[in-house]
Amino acid sequence: MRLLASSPLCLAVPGPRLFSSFSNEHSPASVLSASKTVLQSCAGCRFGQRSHGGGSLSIGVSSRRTKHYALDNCVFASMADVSLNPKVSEVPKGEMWSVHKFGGTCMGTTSRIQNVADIVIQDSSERKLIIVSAMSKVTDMMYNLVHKAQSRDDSYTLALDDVYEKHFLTSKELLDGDDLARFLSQLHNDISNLKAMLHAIYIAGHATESFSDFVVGHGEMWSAQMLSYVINKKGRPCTWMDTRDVLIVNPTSSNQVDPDFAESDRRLEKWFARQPPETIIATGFIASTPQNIPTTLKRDGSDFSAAILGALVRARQVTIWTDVDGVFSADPRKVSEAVILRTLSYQEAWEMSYFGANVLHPRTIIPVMKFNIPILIRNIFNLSAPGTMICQQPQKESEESSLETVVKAFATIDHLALVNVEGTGMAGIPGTASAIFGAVKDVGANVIMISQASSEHSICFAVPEKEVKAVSAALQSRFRQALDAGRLSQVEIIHNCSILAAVGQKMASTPGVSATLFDSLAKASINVRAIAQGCSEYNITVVLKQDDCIRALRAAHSRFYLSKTTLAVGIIGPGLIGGTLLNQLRDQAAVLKQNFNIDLRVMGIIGSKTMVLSNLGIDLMRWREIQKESGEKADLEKFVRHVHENHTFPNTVLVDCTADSNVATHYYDWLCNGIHVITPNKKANSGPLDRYLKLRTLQRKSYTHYFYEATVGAGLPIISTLQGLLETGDRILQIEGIFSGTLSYIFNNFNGTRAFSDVVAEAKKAGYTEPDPRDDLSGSDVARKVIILARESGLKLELADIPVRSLVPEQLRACSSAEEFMQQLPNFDGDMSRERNEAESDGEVLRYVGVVDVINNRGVVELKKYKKDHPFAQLSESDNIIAFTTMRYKDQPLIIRGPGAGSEVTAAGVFSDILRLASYLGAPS
Ligand SMILES: NC(=O)C1=CN([C@@H]2O[C@H](COP(=O)(O)OP(=O)(O)OC[C@H]3O[C@@H](n4cnc5c(N)ncnc54)[C@H](O)[C@@H]3O)[C@@H](O)[C@H]2O)C=CC1
Ligand SMILES: N[C@@H](CC=O)C(=O)O
Ligand code: NA
Repeated sequence: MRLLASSPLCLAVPGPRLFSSFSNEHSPASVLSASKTVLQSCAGCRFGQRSHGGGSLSIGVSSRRTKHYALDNCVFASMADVSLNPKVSEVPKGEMWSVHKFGGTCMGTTSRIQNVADIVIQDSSERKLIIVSAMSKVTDMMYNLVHKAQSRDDSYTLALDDVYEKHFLTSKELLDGDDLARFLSQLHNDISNLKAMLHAIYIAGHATESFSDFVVGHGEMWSAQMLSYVINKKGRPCTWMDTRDVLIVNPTSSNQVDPDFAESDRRLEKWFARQPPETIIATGFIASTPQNIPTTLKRDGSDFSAAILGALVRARQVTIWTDVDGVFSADPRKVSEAVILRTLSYQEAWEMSYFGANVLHPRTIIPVMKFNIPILIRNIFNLSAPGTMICQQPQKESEESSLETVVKAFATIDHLALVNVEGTGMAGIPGTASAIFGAVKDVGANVIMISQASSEHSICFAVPEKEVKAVSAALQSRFRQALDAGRLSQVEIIHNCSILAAVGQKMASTPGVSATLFDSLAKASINVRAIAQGCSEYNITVVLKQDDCIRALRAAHSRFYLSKTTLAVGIIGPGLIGGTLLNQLRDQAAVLKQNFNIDLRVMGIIGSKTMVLSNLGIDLMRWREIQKESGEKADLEKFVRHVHENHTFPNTVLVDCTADSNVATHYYDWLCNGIHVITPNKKANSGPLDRYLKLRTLQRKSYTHYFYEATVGAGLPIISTLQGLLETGDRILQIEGIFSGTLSYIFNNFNGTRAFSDVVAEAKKAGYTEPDPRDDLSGSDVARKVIILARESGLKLELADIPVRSLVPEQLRACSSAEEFMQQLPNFDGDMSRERNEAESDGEVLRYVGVVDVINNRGVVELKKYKKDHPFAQLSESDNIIAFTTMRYKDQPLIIRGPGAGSEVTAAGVFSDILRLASYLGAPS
């Protein structure tokens, strides 16, 4: 043992551990000299700080009253006893205390420190205990010093200069006069002590944890002192507390510490014997062991300091100041619509932090929870935000029971693997679970969730992906015999999994929560691999594919919060119908959002040449201008990828408003990928039968929807009526009607007063015709509708099976464009006039009709003559009329009549399919 003459207060024993990693090249003499330097430097640093910051310092104590601060085997005499009045006074406790904790960001600059001082002063509580972290980045800088020194990187001296510079400059800006002089003298002293200590570490090539903790803790000491001076300068008496004198903790095995409340309480009482003023600035993060060895509270240490001190003084409230508005309902980087939670119960906060949400560390909650002290999380940069209160389940909320208050938040953990141990030999055999988890424990893996069905044939659990290899090997080896004998069938590893957890204390007592959660996942086409829910029911944990995780998070979040149903919409073909639909969406969006909780966002519009994409939703007031100004080259694959993946919505719908068969060929893949499809385009349902059947089979077995109401009768409810009849058990006998708005208009208006071609031109102008009117006149549009209804009714017909009477003159069938056809059509007006006149002379009218004859398994499209009093003769404009003859509607057919073409009614038919989808996805009906 060496007694250091330079300081009567410091006793030091250089121990073997400190220098144990010295290499042979160091002579014993250099070791000794290094240890001496460390010890001398320590003599000043610890006690010097105290004398400057804490006030009285008695020197020359008797050995009986000298305590020891030991840094491993290096023992330092403590100032604790000598500086305190031996008379122990009662610590005032209770409601009068308000505790605030300011993190490093809050203490980041001079203006922020001033701001912190103002917040402290504005708090009108009788007593204030303020816990501060080191200035931002300082803790890292301090760790870096130790790291450099022990790696024998001599740039630690430059790094130490940076530390000095940062505090020197900050204090110069904040303080003046005696305060500045005192602080700088202290700083100078500390830095030279640190320099000596780091030098010793450099020589030793090793720093023990205590040394490291001791070095690092200086950041908090300086920030606490500076803030204390600033508050004093503003006229509020204030002192600072070195929490190593008060907070006593026992390190545990898992890089954590357990507070010793009884001893801390005793030390706090001693500390209060100083009769400090009402405002105390305490160092966060640092503490001592019962042997007075400096230590830290490890991760999130300052929050923990605040919680322990808050509990020790039984504070009214602990406010944690940070740089976010509070605790979000989900990670806002993943869910842009995440909301700030006003309240969380202790247990909910606990669960959230376990799942990696940026809340408090669970251990931070324990001390305050014991005394029912609320923790308020507030944003120092946004004082208008009320923050999140973590407290016992608030009274007000327990009265409400909406799903939003029941499920508070969602969290995720990525990079997991699921281990499934399966076999008939597990059931009813006690000890299987113990053997499995014993093997897992032996390799030190962390089990994140466990699930076992009551049949006991399998146990599955999630572990971090990086640990699964070892787990798998351990299980294979542990159960080799059982696997060989077939008692266990497999140890299966499912890689790339994530956990999604729904957190909420009241889930336990509210029916329907898990149903809603799983429904939202099913509707977003998310496959759930495993489920766990403890009987405390603070969280429901779902394991799913990592690729699905963000979508799952969004689907669940949007189901429980605010916009109940959010839908990303991609519009393909912004022509007449697509364009009208976009305008209708524009006009109705706000109402849907406000009154129906449906948030429709058009994330992309693609035409045949250009497309526009948006991450937040295209401004529908200006979609045409945007398309013109910033449209990029159309690329359907890129478009689909963007609309489906590049945004924050869980559900995607593509609305095909083209008449293109090629676009229709993609529906199957889109549906397979969980993209809903809505269309007025008849090409898919009237295309090749095998493709149609494949599509419908897929539609029926998935939760992804395919709606096509506007393919027949435009906005008239034809498809849904037919489906309703079939689903309720009716049998269709025949569907007969006028299915073409164009041909209806033409024959309603072709009354001898104008030429046939003029009436066709009028129908085109009115927006009734297909992009190419020959599709109407040829009867192929009607034939497609007949096929669609026939297939819906169960007939397996191809388009070619339908005999069609075409009204396109033979000579014009080969015209290269619709325009050329329209130009030439007047040349053939005579033919149609003759036919019309013949009917007229018989007292009849011409009507273009389609028939689905279910009984005879056929369809027909023909131009027929009807008596003038026949219902088909009574139509006007673009009216469709469709008569369903069924077993239930046998004598009197069910008739639907109304406009069967035109932009507004057709777009509205498509729009109502979108709303039907929203309601299937959970929007209120
Ligand atoms: N007009 C009506 O009353 C009714 C129309 N429909 C159907 O609505 C659909 C649209 O009809 P309209 O709007 O009248 O036609 P339109 O010709 O005005 O619009 C179609 C749009 O799709 C675009 N387009 C074509 N191929 C494309 C591709 N591969 N990718 C992206 N864009 C493409 C075109 O450039 C055009 O802008 C058709 O399938 C039609 O049968 C259904 C019921 C009634
Ligand atoms: N061109 C069609 C439009 C609706 O499908 C028609 O005229 O009916
Ligand atoms: Na319809």
